[in-house]
Amino acid sequence: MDDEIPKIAIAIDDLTVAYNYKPVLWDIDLQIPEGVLMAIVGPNGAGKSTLLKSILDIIKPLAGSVTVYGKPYKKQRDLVAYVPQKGSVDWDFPTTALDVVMMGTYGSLGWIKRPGQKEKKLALEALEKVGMLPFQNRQISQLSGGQQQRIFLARALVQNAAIYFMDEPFQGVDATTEKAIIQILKELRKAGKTVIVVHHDLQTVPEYFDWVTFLNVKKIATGPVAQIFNDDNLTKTYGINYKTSITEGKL
Ligand SMILES: Nc1ncnc2c1ncn2[C@@H]1O[C@H](COP(=O)(O)OP(=O)(O)OP(=O)(O)O)[C@@H](O)[C@H]1O
Repeated sequence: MDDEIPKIAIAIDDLTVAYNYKPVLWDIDLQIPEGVLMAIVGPNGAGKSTLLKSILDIIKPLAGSVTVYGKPYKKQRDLVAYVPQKGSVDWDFPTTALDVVMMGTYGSLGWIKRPGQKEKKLALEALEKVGMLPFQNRQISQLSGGQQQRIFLARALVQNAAIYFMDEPFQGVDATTEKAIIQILKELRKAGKTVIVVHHDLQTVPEYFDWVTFLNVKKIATGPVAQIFNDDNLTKTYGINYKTSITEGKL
């Protein structure tokens, strides 16, 4: 075992975010080490999506700062891929599954160049990885919710980012798709990527993730699942007594 201190992929300092002056994230300090597969858990309205949006500069904080590998997000955009929450995407525009995945390559091309054979090959490989190759020419609006989710994952894969953010990637997908997605997330981690996932199913946290952050407006706890995924932190986060719930399979 080496004692090397891991690099910090994301550093959040004293972050406070408010909508209409009502704070929804309060004084968050959070350091996410490079190479973790991390779940962000907390009840509805805890601020999980808001935290992702703050890191990605989609929402301006009231106070505090976020850095990505030591620099502001706008300087590190190319290092980051984001799979938004399914319901937040307008799927009605006329474009094929393959086109959507190809869009993931635009960042590395710059403004002038159009995607060519190399990008198409990458996109097809990613489609194959998520099991969607047969649907490459299908209009995106004519895919099921779980299939659309796979397409968005494929688009993130071709970005070849260092850090992946996913907002509830398992929402509304069947068990097979869920297993396929988690397999890909584990492969990304194995390749040294940092993967950060908003997740609701507490039951699967120990199986899927190696790192977890408990959030409920404030940061309750963060660290290795083996150390901090326990009744005490679950109770503090969800306000219910979780004793024995995990072992009894009630979550
Ligand atoms: N655009 C907005 N304007 C005003 N309030 C908002 C806005 N977006 C979110 N909120 C509020 O901010 C709080 C945090 O919302 P957020 O979506 O970050 O929570 P979440 O933990 O991701 O919830 P969920 O598990 O339900 O997806 C909630 O109380 C929500 O109602």
